[in-house]
Amino acid sequence: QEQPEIGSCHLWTGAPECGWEPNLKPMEVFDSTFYAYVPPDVSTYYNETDGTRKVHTMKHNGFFGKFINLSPDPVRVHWDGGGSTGLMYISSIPPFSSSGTATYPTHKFVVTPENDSTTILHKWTIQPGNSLYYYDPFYFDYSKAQKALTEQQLVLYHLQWQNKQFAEAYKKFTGTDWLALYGQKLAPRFHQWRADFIGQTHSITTNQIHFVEKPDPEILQRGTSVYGPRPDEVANVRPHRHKYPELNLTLTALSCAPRVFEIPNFLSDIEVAHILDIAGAADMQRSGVRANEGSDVATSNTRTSTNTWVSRKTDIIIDAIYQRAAAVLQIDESLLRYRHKFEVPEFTESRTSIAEPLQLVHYNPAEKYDPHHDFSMPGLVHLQPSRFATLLLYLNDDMEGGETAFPIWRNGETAEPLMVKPERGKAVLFYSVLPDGNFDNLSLHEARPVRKGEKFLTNLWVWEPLLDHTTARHI
Ligand SMILES: O=C(O)CCC(=O)C(=O)O
Ligand SMILES: [Fe+2]
Repeated sequence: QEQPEIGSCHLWTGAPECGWEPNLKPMEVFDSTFYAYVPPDVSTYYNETDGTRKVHTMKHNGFFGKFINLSPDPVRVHWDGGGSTGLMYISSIPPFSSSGTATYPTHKFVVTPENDSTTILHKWTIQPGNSLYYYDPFYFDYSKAQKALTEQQLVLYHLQWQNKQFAEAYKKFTGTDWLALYGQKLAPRFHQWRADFIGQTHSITTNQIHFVEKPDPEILQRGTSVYGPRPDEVANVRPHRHKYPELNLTLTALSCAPRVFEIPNFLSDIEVAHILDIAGAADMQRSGVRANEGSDVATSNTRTSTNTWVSRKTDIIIDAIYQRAAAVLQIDESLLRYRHKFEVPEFTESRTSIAEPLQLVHYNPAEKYDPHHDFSMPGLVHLQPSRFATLLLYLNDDMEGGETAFPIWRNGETAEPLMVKPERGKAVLFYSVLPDGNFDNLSLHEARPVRKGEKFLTNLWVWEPLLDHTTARHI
């Protein structure tokens, strides 16, 4: 198959035209063709012939549990710890919507009405190999639902009903649970780097050259806005950057499923020091977690770090980091800020960004983030916005522990997690979305507890298809 030129498919127009995802296979469903991602034989991850290797069963048995509420009333999901632990609130689910969390076989959950946590409507026990859990007060009896629901409610009921049927066909075809929403959730529009085999590399050249000395903060902050920095201000700080005209970066695949890449030398020492200065000056708050797009950020003992947020418009160095990240992702940098209408006419919402502010995270000894996914369940809105890619930027390496682990990577060599060691200036890129638009359960990852010293890390999250105005953060 012919490889398209880099950049020529940076906005996803569908796999058949782009011709760059050989594992998207036509699946006939609801009288149309859906291109479903079918994982290849694991031997190909090692450049070996099919059948040479077997998929290892991982020691870690956690995975994503998706909870779907098919009732016209909002409900709550609680984890049932049993005995003295009792019920622990997980999430609220609006009518005909869903939420989810990383979970384990044998875990028990209960569903209650939103405003009455003592009436148990339904119970689930998590089964190995099944991510999908439904609460349907009509027991999938369509005629019952028809009688009880308004016309508008029935449209949403039908949407989830159809999604369930799609999920069954998808699982048969691919062997994977469908975690997204058929028909609403578009396939990724953005470039995704191929990870055909472990060790595969990709080279990137960017004009976002490293800063090698720190400019005067006053000059650094001058002229930046939500529309990016002014060209004359960027030219002013050019003497503080390396002399070479371009920066070359290399992505190396650490894992094929999920797709994980490391990018050494993404940040210069000065850039790392600059982010740490900002972190030192910032008021770090206890980190939060969330179960679905609409839910409030809650604190949880599964995530014990503190963090703060830094927007792209802070100064020219932070802006350069975003532009370099855009180059690494092969996404137009203007999508990572507000943009003028002429810049990317396909995206009509110009006052939105598909990137979140940088999240600076600090871990003290024993602090960690247990296995989780970076995607959450989108609400029932057009285009189904969701997190697409995560870029982790490591700011130090003088700690023990603190690795980023991928405990259920699909591989043919070990039952142990893929462990990524923090290295100052290194970036790690991974995708939360598969090439067919499904969420990637295998993108489960954790921050291992810091054993000694402290750890500083930055998350840069990029969404797809586009943050719409109902979910966009102010930048
Ligand atoms: O600290 C790490 O290594 C990963 C952090 C992470 O996964 C997150 O904050 O979502
Ligand atoms: Fe994460």
